[in-house]
Amino acid sequence: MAAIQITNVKKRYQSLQALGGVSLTIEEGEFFGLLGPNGAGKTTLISIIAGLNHPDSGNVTVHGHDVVSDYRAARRNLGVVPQELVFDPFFTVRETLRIQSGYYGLKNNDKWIDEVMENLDLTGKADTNMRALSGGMKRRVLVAQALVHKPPVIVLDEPTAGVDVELRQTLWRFISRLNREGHTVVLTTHYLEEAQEQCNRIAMLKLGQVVALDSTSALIKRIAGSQLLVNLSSGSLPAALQPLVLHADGSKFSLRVNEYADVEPILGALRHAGAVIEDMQLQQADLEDVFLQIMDSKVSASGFNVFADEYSAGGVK
Ligand SMILES: Nc1ncnc2c1ncn2[C@@H]1O[C@H](COP(=O)(O)OP(=O)(O)OP(=O)(O)O)[C@@H](O)[C@H]1O
Repeated sequence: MAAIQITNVKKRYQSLQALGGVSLTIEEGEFFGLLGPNGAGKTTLISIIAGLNHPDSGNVTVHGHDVVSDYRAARRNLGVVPQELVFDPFFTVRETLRIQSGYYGLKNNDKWIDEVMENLDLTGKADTNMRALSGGMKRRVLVAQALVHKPPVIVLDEPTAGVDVELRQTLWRFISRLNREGHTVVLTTHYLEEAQEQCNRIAMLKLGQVVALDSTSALIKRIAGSQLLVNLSSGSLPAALQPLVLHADGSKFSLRVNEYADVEPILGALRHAGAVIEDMQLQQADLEDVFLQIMDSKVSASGFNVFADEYSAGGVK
């Protein structure tokens, strides 16, 4: 059974189509990234998954439970870490987590609450009032709150926005452990390095549509390739290499290479043409390159039509 099944979800705010028919299947045990620029529809989709916002059409299930008609069961399977920090300032951290446990009918949950606090470095603040916590500490409590009922599916909406390195490391250590133990994790973030490191599969949203969906490694390989940067001290680039040029600036050229084996023939062609290399560097593509290429409509119009078509019929490969 899928952890989250999203089927043709549409959502409009007045004249704005925030989601234009999104379909995605997130399997149990995945660490899934949902990426997109500001306004792409990520938070709208997450709030629909969480049952906090209703789609105009289409539906979402969490572990087979419809998030609208079977809300309570869907919610029991789900822990959502929202973007916004909202708290009752009068309770301590431990009280906040006990109250949250109560929403799920969990009475004797202290053992797990202690373990969650320990793993998020919150133990020292257990008896501190929420209002006395720093922003970063409050965010830790938000994460802890989402985990009190040990949900099989954990959704994190920009959990590391504006937080320090220590919390990021603490958070990813704990979330990765939960993922290894079988929990499904869905993450939205603007930190592409973080997504590249954590997620095994990624969907990219643009203007409410899924424009790319693949494993992280396949996305990086399939779209951006790598670049060989060469700076020539004399001679010029032979015509045979022109089709590989991604960028040219005087004697500096950035050439597309798909694998290491492509480098040797390029060097051979340069040598053969009498060009002398002053400086050379092989630059691996990363998720940021892929993201920028996909979000750049010029590229998607000219180069990735097939890619876009593949997903328009339902979004899932
Ligand atoms: N309650 C609302 N009323 C009207 N428009 C809204 C509402 N919520 C979101 N929108 C609009 O819907 C679009 C999608 O917003 P959403 O917050 O889902 O995007 P996002 O991908 O999460 O962006 P960000 O990365 O900035 O968090 C945006 O254009 C936003 O302005």
